[in-house]
Amino acid sequence: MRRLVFIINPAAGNGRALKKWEALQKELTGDYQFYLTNYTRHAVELVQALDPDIHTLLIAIGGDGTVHEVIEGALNRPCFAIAALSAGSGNDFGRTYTSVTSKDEIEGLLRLSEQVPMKLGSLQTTTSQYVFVNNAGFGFDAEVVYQTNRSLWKRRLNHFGLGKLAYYGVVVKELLTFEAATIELTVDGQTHVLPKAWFLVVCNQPYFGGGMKISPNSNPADDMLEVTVVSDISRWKLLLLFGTVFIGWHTKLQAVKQFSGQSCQFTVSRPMIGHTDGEYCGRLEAGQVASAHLLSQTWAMPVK
Ligand SMILES: Nc1ncnc2c1ncn2[C@@H]1O[C@H](COP(=O)(O)OP(=O)(O)OP(=O)(O)O)[C@@H](O)[C@H]1O
Repeated sequence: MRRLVFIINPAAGNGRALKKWEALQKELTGDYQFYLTNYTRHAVELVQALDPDIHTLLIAIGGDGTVHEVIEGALNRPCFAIAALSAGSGNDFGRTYTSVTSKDEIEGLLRLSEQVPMKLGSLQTTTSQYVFVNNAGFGFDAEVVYQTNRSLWKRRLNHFGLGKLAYYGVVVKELLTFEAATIELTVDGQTHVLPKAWFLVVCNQPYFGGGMKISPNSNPADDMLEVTVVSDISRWKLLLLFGTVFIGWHTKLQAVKQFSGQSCQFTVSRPMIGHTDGEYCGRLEAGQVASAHLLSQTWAMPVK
């Protein structure tokens, strides 16, 4: 039987993760350990401090940022298997990878010994290297996430459970003011010049932005990454495009270009904000090269 460890981000989902944990804890009967995160990247440190030789089921309670940190901490620790109890605002991880909702499901995973290796991506900029479990992107969507998280309105509205309103406000503001750029993208040696690009996202799994199936062909168990670029589209059509993503029609639009390959490099003609798994990862300056590929290291996913 595996050791059971919970990593909980009490701030995720505007406190929803903590509430879910408190409810679950009342039901738990067997042995387990749990840790609450206090700050960004604390989950990475907590996982790295665990004895790597004990077979462990790690349950990350939070949103995609929390699962991302738990997986990053578990790299090079093949005895650790990771699942999520989704409690954030986006929760794209749980749409593709193993997630649990109840004590019974957790006990089921504890009894099972099967786990499968999962690939994750690496994003390299001129200054830093990042990993991503779901996706990494630059442009409009990253700008929206960045502006929302910095917004005073988000904090104020969160008190009333209305944090999403701040997000929609930023979407409208960015729709009106965002300046598209030319992206030069090379995928497996083939170069594409994409003028008036709004954003580029490199995907390891289909979902981004909280349930938008932007990259239907992405599969984290294969050796490929998919790159989606949205370019040459009017501001209001872009809004409509976000609506069609939920039903998968966006792939038929001329403005949506999709590429598949083992690695890619790209440059932008004006600075663009970036994210990995929805967390800010710096700014790509005009002319600087960023690249992405799959890592040879894997993390282990328990199978239900
Ligand atoms: N105690 C804490 N207080 C505030 N932030 C924390 C704390 N612990 C971890 N974090 C950070 O919170 C961020 C968001 O976490 P996560 O994505 O899991 O939640 P979320 O509610 O889904 O947020 P998002 O709005 O990004 O989707 C992560 O970057 C994580 O490092």
